Amino acid sequence: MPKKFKRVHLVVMDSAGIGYAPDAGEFFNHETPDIGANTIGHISEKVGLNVPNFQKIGLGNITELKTVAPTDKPLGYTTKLQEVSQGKDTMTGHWEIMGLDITNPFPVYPDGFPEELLTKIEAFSGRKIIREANKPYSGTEVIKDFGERQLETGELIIYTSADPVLQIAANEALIPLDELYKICEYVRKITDVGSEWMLGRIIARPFVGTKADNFERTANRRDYALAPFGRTVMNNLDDAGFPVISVGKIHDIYDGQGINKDMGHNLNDMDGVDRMLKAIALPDFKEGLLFVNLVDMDAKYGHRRNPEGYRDAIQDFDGRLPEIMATMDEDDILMITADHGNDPTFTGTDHTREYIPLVTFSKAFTAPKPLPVGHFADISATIAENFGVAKGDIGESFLDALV
Ligand SMILES: O=P(O)(O)O[C@H]1O[C@H](CO)[C@@H](O)[C@H]1O
Ligand SMILES: [Mn+2]
Ligand SMILES: [Mn+2]
Repeated sequence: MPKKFKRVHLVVMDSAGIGYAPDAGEFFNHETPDIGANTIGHISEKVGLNVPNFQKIGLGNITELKTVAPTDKPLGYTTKLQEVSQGKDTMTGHWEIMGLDITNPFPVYPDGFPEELLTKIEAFSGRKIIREANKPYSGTEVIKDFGERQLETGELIIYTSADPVLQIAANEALIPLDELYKICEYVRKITDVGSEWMLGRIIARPFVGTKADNFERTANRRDYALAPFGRTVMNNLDDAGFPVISVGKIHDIYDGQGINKDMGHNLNDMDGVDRMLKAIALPDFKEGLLFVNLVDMDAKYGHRRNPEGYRDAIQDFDGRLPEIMATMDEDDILMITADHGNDPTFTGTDHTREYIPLVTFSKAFTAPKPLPVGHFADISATIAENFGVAKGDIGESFLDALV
């Protein structure tokens, strides 16, 4: 069968959930279960969301949104998808989208990292670690609280969150990026699968500034994830010789597995869209997968519980949709989705267990309409069927419905 779509452009708006999932009661923000969370819904309801392009494609057909009306003649197929994996972090969400079922959640460290691990990092780096920061912390608060001490003593700021992450904050003026990345790579090595303290992700969190009120994190963040626990549809596409192109954090999240071209890290979400447009225009990208992550919505606004900032970030992306759609070929498909929720109006500062939206667009669509509710991995099952490669461990293709 000929390929239905020559190219798939898949965009993850990091954390843009669309309503709490049926199992939200099993996931928490501090003591509060995630029941009631709705990232896009609450942004629309509480601070207004003006997204004319998303509206025309059919975002308002997925669920009731106060400021995004449903449309009778949507330009695209839309639905929402449920997660089956036991986790609401970025890696779990992305890996499941590509066909994996993560049944054992990655270990988290609500009381901070064990002394033995910290001592090893100190021995490798030759730097002390600030023990008071070693707990779940907001990344902007932790540098406010300990950034000045770091400038005086040269100590490392190591902290975690509700997610399976070990984050190292370091002032670029004091601890050069190279040094920070080397420390992260070392921590990655000693916390790999099978080690005593398996860690989902090590994150380098460089920042600049001279005192508590002017510290600012930079775009030199790097994520060192574990390799996916199994083969994803990206591996299958790569093995079959299709281009698999990544933009932004995607390469880090899959540890490069199944990716054969990387467009680099984003300076911000709009820079991510620029990189995406550059990739769409690559002369040798004739068929295959382009996979983009836009992380600002999550990192800059969701975790910071900043609904206005989050709204503006979605609106900015909405403003770029006409450009993206115009650049697409006749037989390309655009799929826009998320990896978990992070309701900026919810209690706490962590992700929220939510459905993710799926908004699709192709010039080739003849009868777009809402689709039945599905699961995260249906995205990769559809992509796999389209290109005639094996799907992942889970997922049901909805390719037939796209006419
Ligand atoms: O508070 P910051 O440093 O932004 O950390 C956030 O970013 C991490 C990775 O996405 C999450 O685990 C969350 O804690
Ligand atoms: Mn995420
Ligand atoms: Mn996050």
